Amino acid sequence: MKTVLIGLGQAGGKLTAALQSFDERMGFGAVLGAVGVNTAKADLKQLPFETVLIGQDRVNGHGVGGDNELGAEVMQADKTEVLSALDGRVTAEAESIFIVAGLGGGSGSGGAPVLAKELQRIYNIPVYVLGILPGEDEGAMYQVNAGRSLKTVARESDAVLLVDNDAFRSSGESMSEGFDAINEAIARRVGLLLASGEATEGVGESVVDSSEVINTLRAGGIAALGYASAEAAPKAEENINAVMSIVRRAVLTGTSLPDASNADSALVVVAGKPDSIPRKGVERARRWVEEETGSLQVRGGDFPLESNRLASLVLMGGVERSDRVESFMERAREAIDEAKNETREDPSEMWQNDKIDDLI
Ligand SMILES: Nc1nc2c(ncn2[C@@H]2O[C@H](COP(=O)(O)OP(=O)(O)OP(=O)(O)O)[C@@H](O)[C@H]2O)c(=O)[nH]1
Repeated sequence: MKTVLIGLGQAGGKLTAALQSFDERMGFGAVLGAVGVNTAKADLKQLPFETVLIGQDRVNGHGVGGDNELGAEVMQADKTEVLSALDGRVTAEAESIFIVAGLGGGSGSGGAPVLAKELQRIYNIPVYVLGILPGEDEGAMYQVNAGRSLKTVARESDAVLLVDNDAFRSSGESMSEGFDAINEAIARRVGLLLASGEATEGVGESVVDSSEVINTLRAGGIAALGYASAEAAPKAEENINAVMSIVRRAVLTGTSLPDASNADSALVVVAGKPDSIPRKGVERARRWVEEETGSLQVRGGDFPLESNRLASLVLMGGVERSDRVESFMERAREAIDEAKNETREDPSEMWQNDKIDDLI
């Protein structure tokens, strides 16, 4: 799926750079172009693509300090500059636009819903958000920001592909120590998904097409992406169990959003050398995903790739009723209550909202 990426905020910019670099290293050509947008000048300097500094008149290039209402306001005020940077990048070839943002901060979290709404109005290709949920141990402000932003981007975009920082964290590492590794892991998964519809070798009926990614996300709302890989035996019939096992692992332990396997739709992609992918295995795994997700709309297909391994990607659409999303929204609501209690002793402007309101 040929895509233009827009990295908003610090996390969005870094993850976009990782995605673009993965696509280039693998020679996929699914990423057509990338733009970075932020209120903090210093964060933009490190990005290897065109950047747009917004909100200069309000924060003078120093970031919005986690205030996502301000993040939304400055995006609204400066959206024309962001849109002109995209002009010429969103060509006729583009099949989707991905806004990439950390939902816990201020610039990305506030800017994403505003920009998604604007892009939806202008372009007639899907506008997706690749949103990063804050880890459980990040402070109340991050949880509240993410709750409000998530609720709003889910409405304003075609779908939100959600990744939970906690799902990628290695034990013993602090969140910030692990960011580069986390970004690499996310870039691999999302990069393979984008490239899976781009395959040109061995094109046949079973090869997955970009339209299947779009159809899986068509129901809107929140989506999650699972991934797992294993060593491949040379012959397809020797890999039936391996395919079942990597598809199971992708859903049960390798997902971007743990405990989110209740889905409206799903796409099972098996990547590897065409001769090593067993039809029977893919079909069996597809049926298992139907049972596991409770969805009757489970598509399946191959992604021909020169590799001695087999990898599975499972894209699940409409996972918002899953335990994980429920528990995150509960965490955001609790953070708001805690903040309200604190506010009684120490009134602070930061916590004016008494429930998870829409951001815009
Ligand atoms: N996966 C990942 N998450 C990150 C990274 N950097 C920050 N985060 C997460 O993103 C959230 C903070 O968002 P940032 O992108 O730093 O904030 P911002 O959008 O730049 O907004 P302000 O700093 O408030 O102007 C937190 O939940 C962090 O855990 C990163 O490189 N990778």
